[in-house]
Amino acid sequence: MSILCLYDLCVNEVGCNGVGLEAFSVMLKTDCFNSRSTKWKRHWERLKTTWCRPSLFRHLTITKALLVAIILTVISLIFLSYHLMMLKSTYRRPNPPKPVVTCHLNRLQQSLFMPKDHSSHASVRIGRRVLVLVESQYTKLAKQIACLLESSRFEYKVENTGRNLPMLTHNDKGRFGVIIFESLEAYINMDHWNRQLIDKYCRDYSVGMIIFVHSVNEYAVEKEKVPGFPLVLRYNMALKDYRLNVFTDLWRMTRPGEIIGGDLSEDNWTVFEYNHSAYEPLAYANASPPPYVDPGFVLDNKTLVPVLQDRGTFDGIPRIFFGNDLQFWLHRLVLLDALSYLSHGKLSLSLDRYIQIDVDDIFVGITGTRMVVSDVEAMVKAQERFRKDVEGFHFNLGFSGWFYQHGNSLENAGDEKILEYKDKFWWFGHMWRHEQAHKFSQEHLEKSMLYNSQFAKEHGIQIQHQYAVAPHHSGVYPVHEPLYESWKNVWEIRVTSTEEYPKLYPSWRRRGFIHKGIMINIYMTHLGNYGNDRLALYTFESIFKFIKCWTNLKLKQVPPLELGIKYFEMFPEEKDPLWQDPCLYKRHFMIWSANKSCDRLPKFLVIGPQKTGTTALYTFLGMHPAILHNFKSPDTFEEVQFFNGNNYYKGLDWYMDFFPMPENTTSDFLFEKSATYFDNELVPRRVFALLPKAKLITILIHPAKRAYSWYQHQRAHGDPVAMNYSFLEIVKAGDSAPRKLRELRNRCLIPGIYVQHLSRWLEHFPSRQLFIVDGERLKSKPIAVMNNVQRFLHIEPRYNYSAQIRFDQKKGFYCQVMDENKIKCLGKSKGRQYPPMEEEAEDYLRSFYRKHNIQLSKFLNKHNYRIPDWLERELSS
Ligand SMILES: Nc1ncnc2c1ncn2[C@@H]1O[C@H](COP(=O)(O)OS(=O)(=O)O)[C@@H](OP(=O)(O)O)[C@H]1O
Repeated sequence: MSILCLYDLCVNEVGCNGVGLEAFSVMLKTDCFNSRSTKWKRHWERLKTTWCRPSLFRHLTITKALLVAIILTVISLIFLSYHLMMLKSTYRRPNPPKPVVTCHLNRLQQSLFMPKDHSSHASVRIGRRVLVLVESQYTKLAKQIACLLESSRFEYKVENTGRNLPMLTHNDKGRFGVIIFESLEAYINMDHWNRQLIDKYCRDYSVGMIIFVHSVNEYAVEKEKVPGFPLVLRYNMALKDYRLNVFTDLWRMTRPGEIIGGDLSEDNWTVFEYNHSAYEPLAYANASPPPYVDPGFVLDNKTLVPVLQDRGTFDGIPRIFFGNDLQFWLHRLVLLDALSYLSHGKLSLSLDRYIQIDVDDIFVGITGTRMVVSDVEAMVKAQERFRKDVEGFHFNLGFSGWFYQHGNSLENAGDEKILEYKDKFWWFGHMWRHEQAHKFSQEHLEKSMLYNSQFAKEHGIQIQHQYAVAPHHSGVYPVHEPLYESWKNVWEIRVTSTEEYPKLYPSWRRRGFIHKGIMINIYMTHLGNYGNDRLALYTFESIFKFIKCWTNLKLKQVPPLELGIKYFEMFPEEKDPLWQDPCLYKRHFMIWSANKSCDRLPKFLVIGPQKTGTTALYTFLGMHPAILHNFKSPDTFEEVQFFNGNNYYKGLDWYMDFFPMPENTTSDFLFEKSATYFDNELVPRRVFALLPKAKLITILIHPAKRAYSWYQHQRAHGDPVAMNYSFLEIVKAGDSAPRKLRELRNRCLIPGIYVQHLSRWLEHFPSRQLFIVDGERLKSKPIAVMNNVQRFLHIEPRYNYSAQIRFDQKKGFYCQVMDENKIKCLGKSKGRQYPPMEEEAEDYLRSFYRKHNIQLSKFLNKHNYRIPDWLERELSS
């Protein structure tokens, strides 16, 4: 009431300004003060005489006017939004679009064109990889080719035609199943040596070429002969009525027999004319008048050939020429069949395709966008139609029960309708209130899921596929461990999906992974496209029809759990996750718990190898006030050993828990050392994915000494093989030796092939991020080494090690100065006492490592590293 009175008072002030004071006074009295005491009336009179003085009028009028305007605006906004809502709920949407794709061939005619099987014995000699030779990696076509190969999960290598060719063979096997040339010009103009090499490779290993032919830019050049081939190119053609040649053996995934009627979108097609029996058309088209024609232009009414096959009878190399790029959609299908055909089936994809359509967020959504009864009925009918193309098809519905009956009356009826038809669909659990998982504790998440479970029970919804989806994909990737635990505890979830791994874009690079026994797949759409505009129904129906007309693909559906299992059977290489720093990608950061911080990740790593002095370096680094090391792991000799072995599967949270939160995130340096990282094949890629900016430090000593120290280490730990065999017996063990002995030999010798491991690290990291410590100098001149390490790490101010490290006669090594009278050396497992290496073993190892050491010195020179003293001595002896 008091607020109302104040408003009235303000209105009265406007009145004071001469717009009818009397009328407003009356209103005020009636509305606000009528029932009040005379005390109030007297007060009012006083106010009126003071406030309505002419000098005050001008000043107060603006304030009053503003207030009135605000009040009126608020009232009209409320009024408008109410009416808009009402309008929206009664608004009839225009009729949704109907798919227009229609096949020209009936089922019987279609059955005449059965998919060809390209597999033959020739595929045994080639790899499942494609070599793509381009003039530049950045052209549109080069990217389109890469995108198609990546989405098909074909391995490929892109090389510039100007450069040397990569190794084409390995162990008498061709490494590449098909060679793609991004342009005919690049092939024809290749330098003589490379051209000979590639042609010979194709003949020797029965490998085919795919060549794209581009029209020349000058319109004056209409025709051109291909040098060395009985082939003529006609440039810059406009085409219409594109159709495939039904009488070739190429069509596997592509179904011929249809026609793309009318003009094709581009007018720069190249068509092929030939005079040799090696050639066979793969597609036909007719000429269409170009947009600008000269007077006297006569349209060629011959049948033209925009895709041509060279069966290889001309010069022994099968080829397929494309007269346009992959912008034309049908060429993508043709390219996949060309890959299959030319690789003798090595690069073929299965014709069985599994589909799952999740309709996420059932019952969720703001009023006006939710499903009404007719939407639900349309969905049921669409599902029945889809079953004609996809055996046993079901929409997979994810629900958040709290939102049930939270729409307007029509939408609430829609909610009821869905439940009436509940048994027609598959269902999966979502969050009760559509919560973003990363914001909540396990306790909250479990409660939310239990509410949803309860809702399902009360409404008879069957949830049986051990599948769930997280709202906004939150918590799936980047991983929020409580979500995974809650899923397992409440729903026994074993499979989920996200489009965030490894990143949202580009979409063709999205992949799955397995974490803590839950399989993560990729597919997902949203309710809005069913409830509101029905775009999804239209899209999927069009896709299904299109697939039926133009391909031999068989669409199938299996329950989500089965699909998850199938997915990882098809792509086993995807099982292992590749953790990335969530702070490096905005979208990931948004769906990562606010309690976590990327400042708890190391800025540098000491990567090993084992027995080179890594513990001494770790200890000296830890003395620096600005350097913080990991908490020691009780399980793996104090090292974290995250990037190798099974710890990696424990996830990012597990790793970050090994680090303290730095007090100053810019000047403090977190680090860890795990000597096992250096020679593990998986580690460089994993480290780069998570810590692309990290600096790396490795230590190299003579590999023979390293091997011997490692052998002594194994003996000290009671390794039974090391206890039973001498060092010489181990290093000289042949391939017929017992398996355990061979395994120990490998673990002993392989880390010392330094060049192999360093090359792997530099495949991922730039050399400026890797520092190589000479391990002999670390022993003899640790103060100088530590100064260099500080310089490499850019740590300021420098720590003065000269007063902090001192040589200890008894230990025979440098140790940490604790105070004037006390020093602390490394434990007895570092700097062990053992007899010198036998001369025979030393000679054997020096010759074993010789060629690797030569390569190492070349590698170090190439990357501008200093050659360690021990290597220089070794190579000059
Ligand atoms: N200051 C200092 N104190 C003690 N030991 C030192 C030092 N500097 C280098 N070294 C050499 O380090 C060798 C052990 O290497 P690592 O620490 O890398 O071993 S491990 O892989 O972590 O087990 C160890 O090997 P062994 O002599 O065979 O025991 C030492 O030679």
